Amino acid sequence: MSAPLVEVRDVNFAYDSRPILKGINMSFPKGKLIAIMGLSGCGKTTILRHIGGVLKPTQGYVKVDGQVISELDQQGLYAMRRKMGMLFQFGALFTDMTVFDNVAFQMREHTDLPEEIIRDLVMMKLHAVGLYGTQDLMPGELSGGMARRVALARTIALDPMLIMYDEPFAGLDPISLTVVGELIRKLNEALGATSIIVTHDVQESLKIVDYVYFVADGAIIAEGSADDIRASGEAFVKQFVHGEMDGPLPFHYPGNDFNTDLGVHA
Ligand SMILES: Nc1ncnc2c1ncn2[C@@H]1O[C@H](COP(=O)(O)OP(=O)(O)OP(=O)(O)O)[C@@H](O)[C@H]1O
Repeated sequence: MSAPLVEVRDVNFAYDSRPILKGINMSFPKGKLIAIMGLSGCGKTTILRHIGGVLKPTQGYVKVDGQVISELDQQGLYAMRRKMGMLFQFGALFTDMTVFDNVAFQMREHTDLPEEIIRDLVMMKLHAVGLYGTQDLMPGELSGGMARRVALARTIALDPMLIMYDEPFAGLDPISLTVVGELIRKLNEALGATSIIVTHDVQESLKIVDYVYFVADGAIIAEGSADDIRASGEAFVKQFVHGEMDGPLPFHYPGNDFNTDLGVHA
């Protein structure tokens, strides 16, 4: 088997003295679509930031395409980031630019390609997300789902080998959600890329991913295929996947006892 495109080995990370990641091990094989799931604040985005080289582990390492990210110099990191596409929460478009210019932005910033080639490439990317014909519209004229697809087209503008999505489903209606999910899968295949999705949208991502890492409080508590996760007996995962109120995740914020505060004595 060939080496994975991304390897996260024994990564620990702390903000000041507060541990955020606690011995994370993950492997992202080439061509696969993998989700990192977990509740808000469990450390998902922090893992992506390590892969993108924005944060350095306190212990352990992250390798992308055979190179230890934290050992790259500025130029090496820049070259590496050009091979990564990142769609961050809500993937805001530049509101004062047309759809065309939004998608062309990266190509103009990072390449010396002539304008007629950029034009063809932008049209190909828009076609890939099903939005050929929208190039002259302004972002304000798009629905939320369409805007997210333009953001996808922009993310793949430079044909990245690795695509990272942070909450790509946030704020979408159920139909757009499915469209965006299918598109993430299709683009990964069409580009021969490797994709990582950070999400707490379990149902949508289980439909499209090859593998899932389940993170709670900075550590992996479950991993496996979508079917493994659906069938997991782990109480935390069950509660998360089936959206149950009762389970190891408390519904109540850990504060004073409600009855005591009300002066009610059982
Ligand atoms: N710059 C920072 N300084 C200190 N603590 C931070 C900083 N950024 C994030 N944290 C803390 O690190 C923890 C993990 O954050 P992270 O953003 O990785 O979580 P997440 O799982 O991606 O959550 P969400 O789904 O809400 O984005 C959180 O408790 C957060 O408060």
